[in-house]
Amino acid sequence: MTTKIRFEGVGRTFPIRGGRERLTALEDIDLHIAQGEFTVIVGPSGCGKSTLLDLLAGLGTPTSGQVLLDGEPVTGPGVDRGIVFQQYALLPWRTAQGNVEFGLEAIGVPKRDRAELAREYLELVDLASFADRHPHELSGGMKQRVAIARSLAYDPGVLLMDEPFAALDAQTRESLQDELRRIWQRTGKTIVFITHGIDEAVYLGQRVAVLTSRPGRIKSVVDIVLDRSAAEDIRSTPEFARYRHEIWTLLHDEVVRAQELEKEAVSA
Ligand SMILES: Nc1ncnc2c1ncn2[C@@H]1O[C@H](COP(=O)(O)OP(=O)(O)OP(=O)(O)O)[C@@H](O)[C@H]1O
Repeated sequence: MTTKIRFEGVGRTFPIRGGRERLTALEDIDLHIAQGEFTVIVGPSGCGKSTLLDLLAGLGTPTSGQVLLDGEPVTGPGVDRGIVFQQYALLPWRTAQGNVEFGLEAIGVPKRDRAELAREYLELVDLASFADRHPHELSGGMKQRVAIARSLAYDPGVLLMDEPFAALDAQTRESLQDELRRIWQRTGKTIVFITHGIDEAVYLGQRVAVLTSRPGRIKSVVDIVLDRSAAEDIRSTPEFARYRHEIWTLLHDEVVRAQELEKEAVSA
């Protein structure tokens, strides 16, 4: 498989205390992601997960090392990467269809093609019959489906997702997880997905990268191999529980360390 994304010795610091000091958010990140792979990133709060995704999205630049996409350094945002955030970020005055078309307008897709493409992607996320509804008429899960359709409509090779299901109730979250896996299998996108949920990570990921507490480094990368056809409820199988426990154990020490860091920061 060809390598799509490479983090090579990536570090990111931010100026703090009026620029007199710098906070190290990420340190020495080496991570290779293959074309079409589904990678999940987990780590304690504040360990730099969003920072890592921002670097890949081109919304920030590394202070050391480099981020390569198809062998080229990332220098800014681009339509080769779609992003889905926790908040839906839909335009309230536009319908579902209009929101999906919006991204296509921005890249200059002709009007007649926009409508057709938007319909196609609303169908992919099972929302064809809600195309003319406005965001306030849609549930949280539906809004996030529209956001996914919007990001996919301009056909980026890479889909970046920053806790996209965190604000949803458990049932909706599980159905969107299924939907996302189906979309991934159907489209072959390279997906990088951030979550706090260990179950979500094991369920979705082909690989789960666990970060240390700040400064975020790669603590471990766990390959998830599950026979998904073996059980109707894969989450209740012993294999699933084993992966869950493995990742929980990797995270546990880091979460304790992150909490200590937080206490130190508050009392400093
Ligand atoms: N623009 C910025 N300026 C200063 N510090 C920043 C900036 N962006 C992020 N940070 C700091 O960098 C660290 C990593 O932040 P980041 O949001 O990437 O973590 P995270 O793992 O995504 O957190 P969470 O799990 O809580 O969403 C945090 O300490 C954060 O306060």
